Amino acid sequence: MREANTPEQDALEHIVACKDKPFLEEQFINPFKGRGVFTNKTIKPTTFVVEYRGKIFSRGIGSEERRGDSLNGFLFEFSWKGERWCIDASKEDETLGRLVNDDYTSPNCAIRKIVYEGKPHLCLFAVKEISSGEEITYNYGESSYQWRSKVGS
Ligand SMILES: C[S@@+](CC[C@H](N)C(=O)[O-])C[C@H]1O[C@@H](n2cnc3c(N)ncnc32)[C@H](O)[C@@H]1O
Repeated sequence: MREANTPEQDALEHIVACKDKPFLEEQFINPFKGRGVFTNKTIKPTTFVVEYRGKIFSRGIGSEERRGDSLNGFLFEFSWKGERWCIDASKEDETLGRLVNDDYTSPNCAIRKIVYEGKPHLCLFAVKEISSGEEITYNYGESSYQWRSKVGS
């Protein structure tokens, strides 16, 4: 019998196949928040959920890790192996990771880097059980994003 994949193996398979999970769907939330990603199935903690896909490029030496809010919020900057990197997910390519919104108080996913062919891939893993119908979220990191000061966002 085939052994169950670990969440990391599952992430790798989805990286290679460039596919999102079938139980995830895009939904329009409101004009302020725009679109978001929702699950139509309960997700167990530690499960690989979705990859933040885009064009990756190096920005040179540095250590700061933050979620860029330029290009309409589709730039993700991070550090890896002592260098700064950036994933530009501004292209509307129908992938879902780029549509996951920020929740800095009670996110249900966290980002981890999974390395494939020598490059880091930003993958979201569930940090708690996520009920069917819930929005997928993660903490974009320390920053004074304007929506965080708006009640109920
Ligand atoms: C990576 S995009 C996420 C998808 C975006 N909601 C959309 O419809 O294209 C990041 C942008 O989404 C919006 N956003 C993310 N989290 C939010 C939140 N908690 N409340 C309001 N807007 C949010 C901000 O405009 C941010 O720049």
